[in-house]
Amino acid sequence: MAAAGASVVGYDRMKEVKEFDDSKIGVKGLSDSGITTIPRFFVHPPETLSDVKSSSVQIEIPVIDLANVGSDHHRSKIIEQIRDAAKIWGFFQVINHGVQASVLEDTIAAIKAFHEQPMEIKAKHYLREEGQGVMYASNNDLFRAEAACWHDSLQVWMSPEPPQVEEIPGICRKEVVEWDKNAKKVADTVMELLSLGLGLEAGKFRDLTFSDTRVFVGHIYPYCPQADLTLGITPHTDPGIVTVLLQNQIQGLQVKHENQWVDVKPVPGGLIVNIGDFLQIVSNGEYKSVQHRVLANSSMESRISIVIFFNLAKWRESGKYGPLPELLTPEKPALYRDFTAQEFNKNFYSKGLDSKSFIEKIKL
Ligand SMILES: O=C(O)CCC(=O)C(=O)O
Ligand SMILES: [Fe+2]
Repeated sequence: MAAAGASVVGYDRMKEVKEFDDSKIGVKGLSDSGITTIPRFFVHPPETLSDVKSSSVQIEIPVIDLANVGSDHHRSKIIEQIRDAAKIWGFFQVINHGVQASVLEDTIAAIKAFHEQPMEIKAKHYLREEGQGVMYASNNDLFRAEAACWHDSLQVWMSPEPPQVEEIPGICRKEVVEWDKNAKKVADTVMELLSLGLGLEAGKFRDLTFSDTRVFVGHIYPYCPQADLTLGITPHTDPGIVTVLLQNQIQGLQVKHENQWVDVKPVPGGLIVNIGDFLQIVSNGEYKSVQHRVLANSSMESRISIVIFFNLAKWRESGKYGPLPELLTPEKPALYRDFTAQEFNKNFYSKGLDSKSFIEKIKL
């Protein structure tokens, strides 16, 4: 087996990474070129690769049916299911969420079409400035991570500064805007149910985000000729409140549960929701932000996933944040110290996705 790129003496990793980035071809371009060996900087260290495989356990993340969420009788049952899933798994799928199947299909098809365009067309959008507008690149942490992963992504910062609509690539413009609206509705409902699950006012978590700092990310995981030497996305937790994820039927996502990697089997029409670090902190550890990763894709059909991150928007006047006082009791004291937006953002943007979670740093 090839050694991890980072540790080979005399190998100028940075030079190769930069050449790849400058070429703007992404992993989709590498895959299409017919290579049979992946560049060394994609090879992950043996300790990561030792358990890179489909899960051997037969358990699955909870699937929650949101049909009839408006009726009192069903609602209390659904709140219980969502609360338990968020506490035990930090991940669940929702079905009957009210978004039409054709919208899901059109969104996936549009993102696939973006990534399948000729290199010269995509290259026009290729850049590495996160934080606003539109950014297409391979691996958002390419220069920070220890090893690169086998995916490319189109990021669109939907808010608080909405992109100029013309900035969004024409091939998926309508679908990105439409999906953002639909995913926001689902996230608002889920955040409401999550708030009620902890006995808080319905709008509590939604108000923390104002559903207002949203990043749309359309990933592609093309065929990888050496899928056992790399990953699609390295293990990480998401930083925000909740994430809503739409995927095609090609499997790859895995969730850490009781120290084992569990495959997330695509459910037709389902949407995946997961809890982010910030929600774990404000819920004082009641809800769990759980590690997840994506295996590199060994199937000839590309895996597509579309993620919207619902991040924190509103900071307390003090400029500090931490566990919600409503949730603290003498039996359940604060598990985390307060922190500032600057600390949170600095931690997230200064290192690779694989860096230690912010939660570890502020644990009391
Ligand atoms: O593609 C996936 O299934 C997961 C993507 C992900 O975890 C992320 O973008 O944070
Ligand atoms: Fe993630």
